[in-house]
Amino acid sequence: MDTTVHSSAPVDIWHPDWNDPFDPTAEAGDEFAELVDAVRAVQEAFTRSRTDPAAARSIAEQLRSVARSLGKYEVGEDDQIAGHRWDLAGRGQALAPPLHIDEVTDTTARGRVTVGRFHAGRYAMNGGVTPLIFDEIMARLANDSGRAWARTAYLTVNFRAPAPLDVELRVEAQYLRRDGRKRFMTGAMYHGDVLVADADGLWIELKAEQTLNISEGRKV
Ligand SMILES: CCCCCCCCCC(=O)SCCNC(=O)CCNC(=O)[C@H](O)C(C)(C)COP(=O)(O)OP(=O)(O)OC[C@H]1O[C@@H](n2cnc3c(N)ncnc32)[C@H](O)[C@@H]1OP(=O)(O)O
Repeated sequence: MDTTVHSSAPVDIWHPDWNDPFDPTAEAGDEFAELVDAVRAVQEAFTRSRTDPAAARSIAEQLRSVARSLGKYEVGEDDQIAGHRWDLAGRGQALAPPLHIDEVTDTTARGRVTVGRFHAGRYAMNGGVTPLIFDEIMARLANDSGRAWARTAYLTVNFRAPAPLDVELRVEAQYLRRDGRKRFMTGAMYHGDVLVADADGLWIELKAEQTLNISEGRKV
């Protein structure tokens, strides 16, 4: 069975003004996209599998070998490609649901996402995955159009209907209003005409001293 359920064409949207020193144009090749697709395929195939002990041991060793191969290319967080490829679904972050953001305007964003069993709860999208999708599209909108960097303060998700697997879902976000440093956003996810989830969230514009790489205690 072909378990590469997440592949689809990259879209031509990336964002250079999110305090991101990474230059995605330098990494615009298809090879990294193929690597992310391969990692996603492993995640999906693993989730769908029921291995016997010998197979589990053997495949674990092969995957450790892959991890050692990738380890030779380890770089700092600002220089890694995963999470910085704005043109790819889920920014090339293999854990992230592969959300394709098709359009971002001053006040709206829309995209689409298809998840497989890797992101499933039971026969439907896992309830923790839905907020990941909303956070991604709503944060992208909150931080778009040259706005100063803002982080999520809260994100409330209402689950209206089970979100099916292996079919494309539409995701929308709207920038409602601004109040000082606060940016209020809403989101909605649809399967066809059925609303499967909606969200409201608050993003707060960071003060200069808050734009730190907190892991390393330095300014980004
Ligand atoms: C390479 C670049 C990539 C960039 C990607 C960025 C997007 C990523 C989106 C994310 O997912 S961020 C990760 C998840 N979020 C966080 O980790 C944020 C953790 N929280 C914080 O860092 C601080 O709480 C935060 C910066 C959000 C706010 O702290 P502040 O000290 O600046 O807020 P302050 O206490 O001054 O409050 C400012 C206003 O917001 C209000 N406020 C703050 N938190 C609130 C809350 N949770 N609910 C409601 N209101 C809130 C607060 O009442 C106040 O309202 P007023 O101005 O009307 O007085």
